[in-house]
This record gives sequence, structure tokens and C-alpha cells, in this order.
Amino acid sequence: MGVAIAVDNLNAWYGKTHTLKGITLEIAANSATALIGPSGCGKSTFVRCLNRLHETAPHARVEGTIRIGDEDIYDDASPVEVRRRVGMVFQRPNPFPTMSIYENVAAGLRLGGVAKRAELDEVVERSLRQAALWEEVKDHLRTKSGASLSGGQQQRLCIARALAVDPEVLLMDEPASALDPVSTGKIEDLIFELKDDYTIVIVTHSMQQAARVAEDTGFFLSGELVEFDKTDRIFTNPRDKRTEDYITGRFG
Ligand SMILES: Nc1ncnc2c1ncn2[C@@H]1O[C@H](COP(=O)(O)OP(=O)(O)OP(=O)(O)O)[C@@H](O)[C@H]1O
Repeated sequence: MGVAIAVDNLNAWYGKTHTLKGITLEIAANSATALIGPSGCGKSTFVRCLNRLHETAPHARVEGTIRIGDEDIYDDASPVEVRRRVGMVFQRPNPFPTMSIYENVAAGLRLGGVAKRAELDEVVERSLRQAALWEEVKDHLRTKSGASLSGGQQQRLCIARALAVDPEVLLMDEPASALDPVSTGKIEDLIFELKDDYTIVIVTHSMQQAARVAEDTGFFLSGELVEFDKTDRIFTNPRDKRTEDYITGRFG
């Protein structure tokens, strides 16, 4: 399996606070990679560096390199282009509340200049099918708003919206932590399906979830990547005592 994202000596700051310290890792293409670690250790900051969202925070700064495919995303590409290639789904589902289901999914395409009805229809259907939401919403695409859906459906709508612009990478920052167990299961099933076609990076507080969905797992602590390895290895035979303490619940 190839490398989708190569991160080399990544450092990130909020003002004077050094939040990510010398992160180096390679994220495999067409697989799911989980990031775990106690609250405040820098997981969200890390994924926000992968689509250049970190730099939108006040006084935020990044050093180091991130290559996606052949491109250094901080040198060779604009933030807008990076965010098209690297989609993101957040902890709280955030559909555009007043827009219809259809318009939520079509929004990114319209911004990119796609105006043909047939093309929009096709991508909206494909994206909703990929997000396992089509059957539930196909009869109300234009009449129901994003906000009228349940939390779990809203999150799958956000996934469809992210997929509509044809990204290579999907970042998911605790995508199921606001959802009930049934909706969580649907999101996990979806991650399983989607990793055939996309590279997925998922931040999670649930070690069970990491173990269920991810091939590789990274353990962050105080802004450092303590350990990065096959998920099995991290959970059964970690190399670092701090990883072992965390996964066995001795802290965090
Ligand atoms: N916009 C911001 N401005 C200043 N400091 C921030 C900002 N966002 C996060 N931080 C700080 O950066 C550090 C890392 O936060 P981050 O959200 O990346 O951690 P996390 O591991 O994702 O935490 P959690 O699991 O609680 O979401 C924390 O100390 C946090 O307070």
C-alpha cells in the first residue's frame, strides 16, 4: 500500500504555545489511520494541519513539511486546493441548516463552478449513496433541510458533502462522539466502506473504535507522537511504556 500523506518534522504553535513537536509519520493510502491520546494532546491540531485549517486560527503557525502525493501542501498548493483534496468532518455535525439536503451536498460543487443540473444530480446521488444516506432521504432531497435530519443522518450528510468534491483524503475529528451507538455503528461501517477509495484519518477517544476501524494508530501525548504502528501492535504489544499506560487506562 502506498503512502498518501508524508509528514516530516511538523511543528505547530498557537502564539507562543508549542502545540505539536516534531511529528514525523507516513499515512498509508486507502486505509484508515486512528489518532488517540488524552484531551489536549494535539490530535485535532494535527489533523487541522493536514488540510491547512490550523493556520486560520489566530496567531497559529506551522513549520515542517506535509506531502500529499507529489505536493508539499504548504509550498505547492493553495489552502483552497488543499481543502478540496483533503475533506473534513467534525465532531458536531454542521450541515448548512437552512439549505435543503440536495443543496448541502451540491454546495462545494457550485462553489467550484459546476452548474449543470445533470452533473449536480449525479454527484449528489453518488455522494449520498457513498455516505449510506440515499435511501433515507431520496424522497425529500429538495423539501427537507439539513437541520431536519437526526444527528446521525446529519453526520452522514456532512460526509456526503465532503465526498462530493472528490477528495483524496477524509479527516474525521471524533465523528461519532456526539452520536448514539446505532448511529456510531453506521459511521464505523461507512469508514470501512470508504477506505477502499479514500485515505481516512480519524481522531477518536474510543480505543475500541480505533481497534475496529483503523489499520494504523498513532498515540499522541503532550504534542508529541509517542508511538505510531499497526493498530494491533499498539493495542497488544506497544513499544513505549506511556502507550501501554494509556491503553490500559492508567492515565488519560
Ligand atoms: N484556537 C486555539 N487557540 C489556542 N490554543 C488552542 C487552540 N485550539 C487548541 N488549542 C490548545 O492546543 C492544545 C492541543 O489542542 P487540540 O484540540 O489539538 O487537542 P486534542 O488532543 O484534539 O484534544 P481533545 O481530545 O480534547 O479534542 C491544547 O492545549 C489546546 O488548549
